[in-house]
Amino acid sequence: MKQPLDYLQNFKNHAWLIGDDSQEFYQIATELYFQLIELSKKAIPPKIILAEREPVRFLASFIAACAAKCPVFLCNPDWGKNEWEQVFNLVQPDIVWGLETGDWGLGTGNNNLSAISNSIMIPTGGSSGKIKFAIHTWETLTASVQGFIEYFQLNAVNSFCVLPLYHVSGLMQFMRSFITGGKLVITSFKEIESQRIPNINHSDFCISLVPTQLQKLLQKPELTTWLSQFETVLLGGAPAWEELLEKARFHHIRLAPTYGMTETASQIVTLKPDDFLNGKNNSGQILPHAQVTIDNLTGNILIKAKSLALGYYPQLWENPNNFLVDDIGFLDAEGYLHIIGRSSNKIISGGENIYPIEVESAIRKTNLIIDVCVIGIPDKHWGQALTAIYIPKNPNTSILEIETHLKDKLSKFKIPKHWISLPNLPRNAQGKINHPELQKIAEDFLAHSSHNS
Ligand SMILES: O=C(O)CCC(=O)c1ccccc1C(=O)O
Repeated sequence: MKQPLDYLQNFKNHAWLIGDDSQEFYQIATELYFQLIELSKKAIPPKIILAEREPVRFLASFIAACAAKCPVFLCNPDWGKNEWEQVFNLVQPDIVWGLETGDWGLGTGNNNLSAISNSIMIPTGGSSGKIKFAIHTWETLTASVQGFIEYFQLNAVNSFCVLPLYHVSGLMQFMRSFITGGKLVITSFKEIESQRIPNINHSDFCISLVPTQLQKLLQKPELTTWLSQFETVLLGGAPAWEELLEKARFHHIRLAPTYGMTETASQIVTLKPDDFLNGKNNSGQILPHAQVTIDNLTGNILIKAKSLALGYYPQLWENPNNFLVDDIGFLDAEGYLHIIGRSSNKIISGGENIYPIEVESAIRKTNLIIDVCVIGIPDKHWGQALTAIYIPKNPNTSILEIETHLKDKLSKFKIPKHWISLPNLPRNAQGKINHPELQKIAEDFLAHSSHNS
């Protein structure tokens, strides 16, 4: 397998960063690489916290760390005090790149991960405030890229990145370009929204978006036209809703809804754009580097993949070949994966099983709401009472009106018992709901409302 340093040499005179300085990338990466090699001669390779804000510095530091086989932890510079405390306690880094404050109590030397010298730790689970790091390696990330190019039959991947580089969704866009010798544009979603757009041939590029970003782009005609020029628009990070998919299809967006997670180094199942435009509404087929099976008893999805993480830092998984996920789904006769819902979000109300996704999608289709999330609230009578927390389009819309729309669409037990109207739902930048927070908001609200049934 080609190593990070081999790629770096090939890239010496290659202008692969569009709008950024490829030469600067090369210089920073080599300089840091030699520094790390010197440090590693004295002791075991130092553990690095990487929180650079500037994209070229971030990527050059990342490659230097990988090439010098130093454990590297990708971090969000905007984490709050609470997150940073967790991360510093867990990691006890030797080097911190990108944070201004110096007093972190560095260099404790308890390097408990020396067994996997070239490990790459990618953060996950930030939506509820508790940060975990999935342990990846150059090999697992490369396997993900290999699977991607085989599935899409590409030689070189050109990526247009508006997602954070410390997150698996942004990092893998870089990896696809870096490993295949493709081009990379790095910009921010804000720049795109204000229509400061680089001059490239968009039909050569893949862009990755999360559903809330797609929704924003489809609200503006100029940005919708812009998006329709891309060869592939990968969509992932959170479940998309049917109305959004319909709208994208209507505008001929070459969408590729994906299924994957930090632990699998991004997508392992993807619907190809032609299938999407032909009306398919599922997660697509399995990429060649992965295997997906369904647990007969529970319906849970079971994953084997060459791109699978080895554990959560600092613990390696006992059975690294089998990753059981919280999602429930099935594979159809043609091998397309259909996700039904999250098993931990399953609500049991009056003895009936309810998956929130089905109820949420029916509520979205009424066109009376902007956003919605359905949860279960502990209830003496029902066990769990189905509760919809929603943002109304019009503050005067009554609950009765929404319920009337739902009557012939959903079985009676799937109609929420409680409705809570809020100005905002607690979603993170990826669009994922912070469930513990929402649960608390809903329970507090119902405890204090006099007219709850
Ligand atoms: O959020 C996650 O857990 C993974 C999401 C992810 O990687 C992704 C997010 C948006 C668009 C494309 C992708 C992808 O799988 O490549």
